[in-house]
Amino acid sequence: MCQQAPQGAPFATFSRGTLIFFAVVQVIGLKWVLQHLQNSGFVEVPPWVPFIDRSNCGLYKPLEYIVTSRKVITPDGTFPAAVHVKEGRIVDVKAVNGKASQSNLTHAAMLTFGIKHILDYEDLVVAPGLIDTHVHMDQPGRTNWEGMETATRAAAAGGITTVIDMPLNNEPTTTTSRLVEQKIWASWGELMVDTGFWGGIVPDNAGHHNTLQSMVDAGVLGFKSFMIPSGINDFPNVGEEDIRKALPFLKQAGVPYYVHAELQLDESSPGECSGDEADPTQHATWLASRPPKMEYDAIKLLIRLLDEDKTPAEPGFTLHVAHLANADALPMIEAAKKKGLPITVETCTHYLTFSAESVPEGATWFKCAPPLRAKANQDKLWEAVKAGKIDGVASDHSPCPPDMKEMESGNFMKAWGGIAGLQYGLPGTWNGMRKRGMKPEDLTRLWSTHAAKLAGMQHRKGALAAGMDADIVVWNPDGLADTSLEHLKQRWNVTPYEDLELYGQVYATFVRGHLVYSLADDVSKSVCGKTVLKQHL
Ligand SMILES: NC(=O)N[C@H]1NC(=O)NC1=O
Ligand SMILES: [Zn+2]
Ligand SMILES: [Zn+2]
Repeated sequence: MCQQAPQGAPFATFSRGTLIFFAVVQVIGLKWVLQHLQNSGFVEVPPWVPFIDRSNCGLYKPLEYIVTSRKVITPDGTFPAAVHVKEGRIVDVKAVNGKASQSNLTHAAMLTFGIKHILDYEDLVVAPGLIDTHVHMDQPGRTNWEGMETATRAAAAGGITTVIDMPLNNEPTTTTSRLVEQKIWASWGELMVDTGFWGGIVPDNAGHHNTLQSMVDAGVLGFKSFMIPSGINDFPNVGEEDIRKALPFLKQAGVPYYVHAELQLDESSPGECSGDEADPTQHATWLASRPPKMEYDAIKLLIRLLDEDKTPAEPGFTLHVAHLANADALPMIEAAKKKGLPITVETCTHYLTFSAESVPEGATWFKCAPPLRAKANQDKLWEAVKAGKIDGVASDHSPCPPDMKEMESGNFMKAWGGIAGLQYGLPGTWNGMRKRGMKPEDLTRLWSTHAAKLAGMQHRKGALAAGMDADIVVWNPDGLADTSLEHLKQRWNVTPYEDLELYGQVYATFVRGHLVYSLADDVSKSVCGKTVLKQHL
């Protein structure tokens, strides 16, 4: 027999204690939501709402202060200067007397601005925060691989003030406006640094310009495609025809096209061409399965398609070659640039830090695609970086759980392809620069100036100048980065940078004026990052 539901008195089943408990939970929840709104700058919570902390989010509370040092990197050069920060923006950057002693530098800043909160970083470099345009945060859907919270904490500790998230390996992948919205929702309350999103172009949407436009309207900063299987089933690679269909849209919309440029050489799938007998615990086996020609052929095809498409390109469009490993493709890219084609190229920290020869047997945490190549190739990449022939550097941070890295078997052919190194972009790049006589300004050019332009945020981010977001990194070119696992913020303790001796020590990271990381106090407990959507720029 069924029992009739009791009529009337709907609250009779709850005790007074339960009701009070729910009320308290709701108030705490509401406060949490309002505090996040206040911190992220989305909404100014009215002054009459109680219990909301209206000081700066993060480790330093004043809303107006000065950051000063003898080495402030500005668009007009590097000199002793004071950066005036107010409510998340840079009000002004002014030169102060560099020959002065430390107390005089503080004093000079105080006199110049008449502000009492001064953070004097003496001889440390004060530079625009780094922008990592190539990060796989894997959320929603694969938070077990990484996650927005852990990834953006790693970014904060690494001096990175903005990350741009790839449209894969989250599940589902970001290929419609609804899925862009899903990404944005997933980021709520998770971001320690500012975050933008790339959308995905796959065969299904490449020719549907309305879909692509709706994704831009939802906030993506540009698009990403693979020319070879991505390892993620719902993110299939595009072919020549798909690229042809997408290019006119991308050019007219004035947004970048980020391409994983490797092309399969024949009908066999990647990984099968090295022969079954080859030892899968050797990196050489993986390397042999992804020869440099795969990159060369893909880039050659991209340049041809770019040349053939006659749609005029709006400012902001560039065909951006992701993670170049093969230095021999650079002359071709240079020739295309000379011809006036809108093409740019990035390499990654790991190609500049590690070479194929240095990968130990079974060390699958060094596996990435394209693979780490020979030392001689790395030297050429460095020459190109030094000569300004590589536009930018990014991490291509692409972690996964340790079991997928085949840590036990050491099988390179089965392991997930992707290196986790978001936290080490600054030291990984600077260490090699320092050896080669390059300057901190070169790091800023590659990691901030170019990156901001690529993502279309050059009017908001990427430079220390009046009116810009106060995204600042303070770092020591002669200090060693902490590469211990204890200091690692990403989800899993798997990275080839572990315990590596690398110069480039991050002292402090400010995101829109919020001190989100300091060497002394580590990453802030409060969540201060916000989304950077196309419509905000
Ligand atoms: N799906 C994915 O993250 N792939 C990345 N990993 C890697 O090593 N190269 C890539 O393109
Ligand atoms: Zn890629
Ligand atoms: Zn990638």
